[in-house]
Amino acid sequence: MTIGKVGMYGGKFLPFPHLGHVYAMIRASTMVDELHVIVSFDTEYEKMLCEKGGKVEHVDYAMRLRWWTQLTKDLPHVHVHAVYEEQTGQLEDWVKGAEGIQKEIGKPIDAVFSSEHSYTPIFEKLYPTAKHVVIDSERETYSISGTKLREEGVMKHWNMIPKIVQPYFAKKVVIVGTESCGKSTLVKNLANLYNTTYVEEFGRTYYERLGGCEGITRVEDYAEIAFEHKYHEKVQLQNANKVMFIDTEAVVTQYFSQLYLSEKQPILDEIIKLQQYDLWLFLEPDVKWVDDGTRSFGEQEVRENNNNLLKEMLTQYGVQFVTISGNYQERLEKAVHYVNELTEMKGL
Ligand SMILES: NC(=O)c1ccc[n+]([C@@H]2O[C@H](COP(=O)([O-])OP(=O)(O)OC[C@H]3O[C@@H](n4cnc5c(N)ncnc54)[C@H](O)[C@@H]3O)[C@@H](O)[C@H]2O)c1
Repeated sequence: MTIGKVGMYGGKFLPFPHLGHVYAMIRASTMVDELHVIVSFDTEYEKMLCEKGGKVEHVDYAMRLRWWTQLTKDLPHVHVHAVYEEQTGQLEDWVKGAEGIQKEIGKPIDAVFSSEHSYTPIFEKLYPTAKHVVIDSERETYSISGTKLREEGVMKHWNMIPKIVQPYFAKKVVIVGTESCGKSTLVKNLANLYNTTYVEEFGRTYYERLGGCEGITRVEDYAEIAFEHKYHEKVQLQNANKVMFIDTEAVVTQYFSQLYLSEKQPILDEIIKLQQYDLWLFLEPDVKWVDDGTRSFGEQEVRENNNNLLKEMLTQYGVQFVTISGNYQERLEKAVHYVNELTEMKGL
């Protein structure tokens, strides 16, 4: 059914365009020759709404515009715009907002789409040439709203978040520790338990490819290791299910530079400043040392000194971590406890 040539679908889409919005946009896009998606913004008002909801931090309108751009990139007849629309609670806001939207679109609007029957009288006045088309007013397809997301948080409604938006909200848990402290196994176990993605320690792969690391590490290795590790984080984050587990990061890479070359790499310092994780788990080396062929620091005294060095470095870089020790069962239980707290999950 074609309603007209030019359609408009607007909203705050706060904190982000959820699947109900995407559904409405796609339905609307099939009914007009060109559809204009308008991200209406008033940052002060939005911050107040997010604070009131209490569960999701405010997301800049530029980010929402970016998400809409991504969501519509394969629909050449759908155009995305951001329009400032002041919200003081007065009817005058609607009038000014509609003027801004019409100016931005720059041609007569034939159809205005929303999911609110209550908007019909006002839209008839604001857009006299347009028909108001109401899509799924009962939210039957996707039972979600921006208010619910702001009040209940994203974790509870993860499956209402578009795939392209999910990485923004996925929690990043990094697991650090010295050699043979059970990191790689814990990372993989956690990823399987939480049915999500993980990132392996790239430095390890790097030296496995070379056939070893003892006596052959070079200054230039460290930047490459850190960059490739970050690249894998970005890739794996795209498919993370609420949380992603990461084995090692740039402070640990810096620690290895200190151990092998007795120097720090300035580039790693820059990466350390930029990286952001939601939870740091530090594994104490109180499980048996296993020589897997790429490891160098096996004696107990050396292990303890290295452990102290890594802890000191993390503290110097301002990292707040929680320590995990004990046997493998205790380690897993402690890690699950912290991850559940972070992701608001129960029952694992
Ligand atoms: N200027 C003002 O004071 C003012 C106030 C409210 C609305 N408006 C206008 O009304 C339009 C909509 O704004 P809004 O604040 O309602 O935006 P919103 O971000 O809350 O919602 C955007 C649209 O998605 C629909 N929707 C929400 N959940 C849905 C779901 N689960 N399934 C399907 N659809 C769903 C809403 O009904 C709305 O049509 C905008 O064009 C805006 O300019 C203006």
